[in-house]
Amino acid sequence: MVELVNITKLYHKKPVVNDVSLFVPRGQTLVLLGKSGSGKTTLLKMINRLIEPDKGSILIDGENITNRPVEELRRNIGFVIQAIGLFPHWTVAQNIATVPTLIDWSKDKISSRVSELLEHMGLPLHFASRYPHELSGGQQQRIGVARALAANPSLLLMDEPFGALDPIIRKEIQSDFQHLGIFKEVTKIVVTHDVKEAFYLGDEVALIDEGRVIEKATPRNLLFNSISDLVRSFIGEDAWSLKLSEIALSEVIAFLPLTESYADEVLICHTDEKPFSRVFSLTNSDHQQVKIVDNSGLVGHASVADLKASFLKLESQLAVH
Ligand SMILES: Nc1ncnc2c1ncn2[C@@H]1O[C@H](COP(=O)(O)OP(=O)(O)OP(=O)(O)O)[C@@H](O)[C@H]1O
Repeated sequence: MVELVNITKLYHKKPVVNDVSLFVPRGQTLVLLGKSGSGKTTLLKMINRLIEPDKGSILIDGENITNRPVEELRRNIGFVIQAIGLFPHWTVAQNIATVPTLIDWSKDKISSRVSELLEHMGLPLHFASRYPHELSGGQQQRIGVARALAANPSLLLMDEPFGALDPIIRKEIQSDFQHLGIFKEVTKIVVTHDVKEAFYLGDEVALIDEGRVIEKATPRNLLFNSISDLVRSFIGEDAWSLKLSEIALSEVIAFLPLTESYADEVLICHTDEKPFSRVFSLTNSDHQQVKIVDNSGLVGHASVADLKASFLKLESQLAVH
């Protein structure tokens, strides 16, 4: 776990990070979201002491990081940046092995860790002997992540990690990041200015503005129940699609009048279906009615108009709690 307590950083006597306190439980992902210049990178770099704060303290697993030798601290923190920063004259294997080599792992242990990470990242084992320029941008970024994870750090810091990738590869890597077991145990702090990426990756999202934390909450609470106008304006036009992707049909059912089957056009929807977007897109189609099923069979039928109305009821209910 990571804890920042009243962290302030001044440049030219002005705070660029201003009295920030944050807590990230072990294995969770906190996303720092904010526009350019809001202080996200400065905040991130204070956690691995690339920048030293002027006030406050940072604890990792309960220990103040200033009590640890800086090189030792950094070896235990994976760091991934947008520019990737692979060493061009080193092979993929040598790149991944950077920290394990520094801390004197045996050749066998390093080689099996390299193979294991390539496999985890969905890359063929023969990539080990390739050089970075022989890989695509997405493959290079996967190697960058593998390198950051090589020595089993308890913390992974990522600064706009997927920002340079084209949208399809970016989605693929974001999805891996969400689902690959290798990320589960690691505490992750991710910087981005991309609202959708923040809500997709974060267990919690902290909106940073002018060096301060405006609000930190789960994506669901920020979307449906934010206390801040700034959060709402930052989410802006993405709010609707993000809300739809947070909700499962099973949650809407409480507000949904079920009917007998009456229409020809029936589409089957499962109650676990999430995001709700596919169901909701029906409101713009020729479908009049959906057939709703769960794991034990038929739940009932509902009109598409009622589906829309019940989603809106759920939305207003979530907003008041
Ligand atoms: N070494 C420095 N000296 C003076 N000012 C700095 C220094 N580093 C950063 N700043 C200023 O601190 C503020 C925060 O910068 P920071 O890089 O943390 O923002 P950011 O939110 O990560 O932005 P971006 O998304 O563009 O990377 C900016 O106004 C920047 O100009």
